[in-house]
Amino acid sequence: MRFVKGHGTQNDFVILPDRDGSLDLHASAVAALCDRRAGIGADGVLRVVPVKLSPEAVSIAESAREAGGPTGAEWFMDYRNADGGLSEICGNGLRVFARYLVDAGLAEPGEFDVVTRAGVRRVRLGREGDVTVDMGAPKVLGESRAGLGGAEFDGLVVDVGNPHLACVTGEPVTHLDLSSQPAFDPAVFPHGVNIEFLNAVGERRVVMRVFERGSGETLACGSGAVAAAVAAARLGGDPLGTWAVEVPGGLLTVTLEEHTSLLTGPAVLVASGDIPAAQLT
Ligand SMILES: N[C@@H](CCC[C@H](N)C(=O)O)C(=O)O
Repeated sequence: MRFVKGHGTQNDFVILPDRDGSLDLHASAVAALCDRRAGIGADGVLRVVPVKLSPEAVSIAESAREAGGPTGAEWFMDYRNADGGLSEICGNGLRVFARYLVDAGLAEPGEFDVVTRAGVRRVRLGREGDVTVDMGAPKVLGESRAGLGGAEFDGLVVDVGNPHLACVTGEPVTHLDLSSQPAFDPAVFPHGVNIEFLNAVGERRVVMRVFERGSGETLACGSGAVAAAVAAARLGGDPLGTWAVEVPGGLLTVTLEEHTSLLTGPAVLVASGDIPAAQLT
C-alpha cells in the first residue's frame, strides 16, 4: 500500500490513502507503522477515506447536516494516535490531511470541508504555504490538576473536540521532563487527556509543550495550541483575539472568535513509499 509522510510543525503523520475504503486498520498495525525504530515513525496515522465509503463518516456528516451545518464534505480523516487508539480530532493532522488532498489532486485549493470524529471542519489553503483549519468552538468545562516531577499544576479543562488540560505554569516550560505520562484525575478524564504546559512570553504569545494522549510528548499539538490560547486568553481577561503559540516544532497561530477558533500553521509532505501488505495486518 502507498503511504505519504508529512508533518505540521513537526507533529508527524503517516498518511494512508484508502480510496476504496477497504483498509481494515488495526491498532497493532498503526502502532507498528508509528514505531520510530521498527516502523516508519510518526505521532499518528491519517487514513484518507471517502465519506461515502465509511458508515462512521456518513453518520457524522448526517448529524452535522441535521444540525444545520455544512453539507458536501467528501473526505473523512480517520485519525489514530501512535498507540493505535482513536481520537476525535487532530489539528495539525487536519492541516497535513488537507495539504495531502490538494497535492494529490483530490481537492482544489481554496476552502473545503473534512469529516472528523469531532464533526465537520473547514480547511483553507493555497497550492502551497500555510493551512488554516476551523477547529470549532472550544468549550471550557472547568478546572483540574496535572502532576509532574513531584509538582502540581492547575489547569483549565478544555474540550476542542478532544480532551485537554491546559496548565499555565507562570515559569519556563523548557526544563520540564515530559518523558513519562503526567498524572491527571481519571474521574475528570475517563478517556485520557492531552496535557499542555504553557508560559506567557509576551503580548498574546505563549510557549507550550504537550504530552499527548496516545502519543507521548510531541513537538506540536494543534488542538492543544487552541486549548493553550483559551487558557492564556482567560487569564489575560480577553477571551477573543489572535495568539502566537511557540511549540518545539515551530510556530502556530490561533485566533479565538466568538463562535469558533482558527488554527494556522505549516503542513509539509516529506516522503512517500510502499508498505508491504503484511505490515498492515
Ligand atoms: N496532535 C494532535 C492531537 C492528536 C490527538 C490527541 N493525541 C488525542 O488523543 O486527542 C493535534 O494537532 O491536535
